[in-house]
Amino acid sequence: MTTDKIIVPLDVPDLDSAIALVDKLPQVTFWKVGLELFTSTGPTILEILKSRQKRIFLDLKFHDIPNTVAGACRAAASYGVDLLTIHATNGKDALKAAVEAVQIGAEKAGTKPPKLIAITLLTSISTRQLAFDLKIPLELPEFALQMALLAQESGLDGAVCSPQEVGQLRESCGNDFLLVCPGVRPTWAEKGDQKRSLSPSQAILAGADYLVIGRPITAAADPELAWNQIVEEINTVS
Ligand SMILES: O=c1ccn([C@@H]2O[C@H](COP(=O)(O)O)[C@@H](O)[C@H]2O)c(=O)[nH]1
Repeated sequence: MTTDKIIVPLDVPDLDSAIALVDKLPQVTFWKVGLELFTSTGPTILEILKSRQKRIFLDLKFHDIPNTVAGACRAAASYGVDLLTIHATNGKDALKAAVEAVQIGAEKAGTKPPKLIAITLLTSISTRQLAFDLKIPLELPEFALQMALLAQESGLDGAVCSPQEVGQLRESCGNDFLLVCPGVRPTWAEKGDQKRSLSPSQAILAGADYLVIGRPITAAADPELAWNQIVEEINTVS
């Protein structure tokens, strides 16, 4: 179903605002909990979402040495979430340790392990910033592709990439590799800090499994209308 492909981030500062947003958009089945909300409120929001039968993307983007990343992944896997993120630039040792840790954490807690997916390159980074600020000599989509392949070789379930690279990643990584795209912008929405965006229909056509769409919906004057417009757009191509 189209609506299951859209993940909406709960990028709000506190629990009350999060619950208000979930109440305002009952048609959303998949919510993302990220750094802001999790840092301010901890795992309570995860229990609330689960009690409402929502799917959960816990987007904590772990980035650390293998031992620390493994510990964080073990803990995160115990929450019974559906998706969990880690940066591909952690390197192969940490990625492999994370893969093992989510299995251990989930098994110990008696839950299903989350799909572990790797951030390839944040969608707020432009090609210019990649070269001049980060001093990375590879161009896009090559850098994102190499990060996705590293994640795949390390045993991860998928990757987070911009919709501008998802076509190349799909071609190289195959259909079983989960590709999740933030940085998606309907033509009527502002881009904000997103630098490598495409529209929802373009992202789906290029091969994305899931679209993460936040402010175009959550900051809209009428979030329900914005949601309906996006669903309608995706329905024209799927
Ligand atoms: O490369 C990335 C990885 C994660 N994100 C997250 O997705 C949402 C996007 O929100 P919008 O309001 O639609 O811009 C946000 O929670 C980010 O933390 C990303 O944008 N890019």
